[in-house]
Amino acid sequence: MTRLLKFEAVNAYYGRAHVLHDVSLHVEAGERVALVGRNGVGKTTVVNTILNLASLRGGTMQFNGRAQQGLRTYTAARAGIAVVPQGRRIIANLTIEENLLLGGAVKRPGPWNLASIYELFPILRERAHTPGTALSGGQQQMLAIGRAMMANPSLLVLDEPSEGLAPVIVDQLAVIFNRLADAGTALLLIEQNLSLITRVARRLYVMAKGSIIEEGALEGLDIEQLHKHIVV
Ligand SMILES: Nc1ncnc2c1ncn2[C@@H]1O[C@H](COP(=O)(O)OP(=O)(O)OP(=O)(O)O)[C@@H](O)[C@H]1O
Repeated sequence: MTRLLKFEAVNAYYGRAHVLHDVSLHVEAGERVALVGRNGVGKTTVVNTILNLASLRGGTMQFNGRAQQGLRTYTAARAGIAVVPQGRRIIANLTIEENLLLGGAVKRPGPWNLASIYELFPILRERAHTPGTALSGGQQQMLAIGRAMMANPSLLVLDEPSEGLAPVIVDQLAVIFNRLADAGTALLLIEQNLSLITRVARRLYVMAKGSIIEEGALEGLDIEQLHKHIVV
């Protein structure tokens, strides 16, 4: 198996604030991995370390077997990591289609393009020429996912995609994530929604206070125990 992402004893900081402590984790090609933990434990900082928004000062980060000192969003996408950020960050003065085309700017080869994204999310085709921010929260999340997929990533990192969404929309996200993974994209799903985690992930990491405190297969996991690590 190809190891897409590997953190080994990563320590990451914002200025002098030491947030990640010896974090080791990995995602293989095609894997469905969840990263869970309460608010403020450092989950987003894992994403920020990948994108060089938090500084890596100890340990190593590798992508596709190559050491990385932190990638910018564009270079990360070129290397095959696309991020759906927390809060979606739809660009307000661009239309839905323009937001999607922005995601495709890296032009990696693969099955995802405007036509296949519109097939996955018909609502985006219907509203293609309206501003991205005219969409509902769930539709904006779909746009953020579509925009990330336009880069044909080998790894899709999703930062709390269910946040603020109705359960019926979360159900739809579970179906979509499984479809993307079935088509070969590895997922790193940062989440607190147990129902989404259990429907999508096969393996998970639990974080507390900037460290990984548990790792294992989802199958056979004590869900009650997991719940304790997630509830605020
Ligand atoms: N830009 C920043 N500068 C300084 N400290 C930060 C910054 N961003 C986050 N932190 C701190 O780093 C810690 C981890 O935050 P992080 O956002 O990674 O947590 P999280 O697990 O993703 O939580 P949430 O679910 O609330 O987003 C928190 O204590 C937070 O206050």
